[in-house]
Amino acid sequence: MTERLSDTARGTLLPPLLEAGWTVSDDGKTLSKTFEFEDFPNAFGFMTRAAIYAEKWDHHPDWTNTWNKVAVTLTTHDVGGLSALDAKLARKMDQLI
Ligand SMILES: C[C@H](O)[C@H](O)[C@H]1CNC2=NC(N)=NC(=O)C2=N1
Repeated sequence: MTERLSDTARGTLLPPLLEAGWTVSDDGKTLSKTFEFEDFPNAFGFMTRAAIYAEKWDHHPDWTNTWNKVAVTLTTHDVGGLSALDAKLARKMDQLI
């Protein structure tokens, strides 16, 4: 069962993501980052690669694509906040650029 991140887990999992350019919403419930690519094909290719993991892990981003930019927001809808899956998918997205 997916659970919301504990304060301890937040203290461990979030700092590296903040370093990598992710931001946490004021209510602490979402992680966001905008990825910028050379052009649309590269942006959409990133989304395609990330979508494979999202589907594999049954954990899907809220995202928009505008030409070469992909604005990503991650949250775990089932728990109404951040879970380890959000940190996992965020780390994976950073590896897929
Ligand atoms: C039934 C539920 O929709 C599924 O377990 C998955 C699908 N993808 C999901 N993605 C995200 N971001 N949060 C969820 O809670 C979630 N739930």
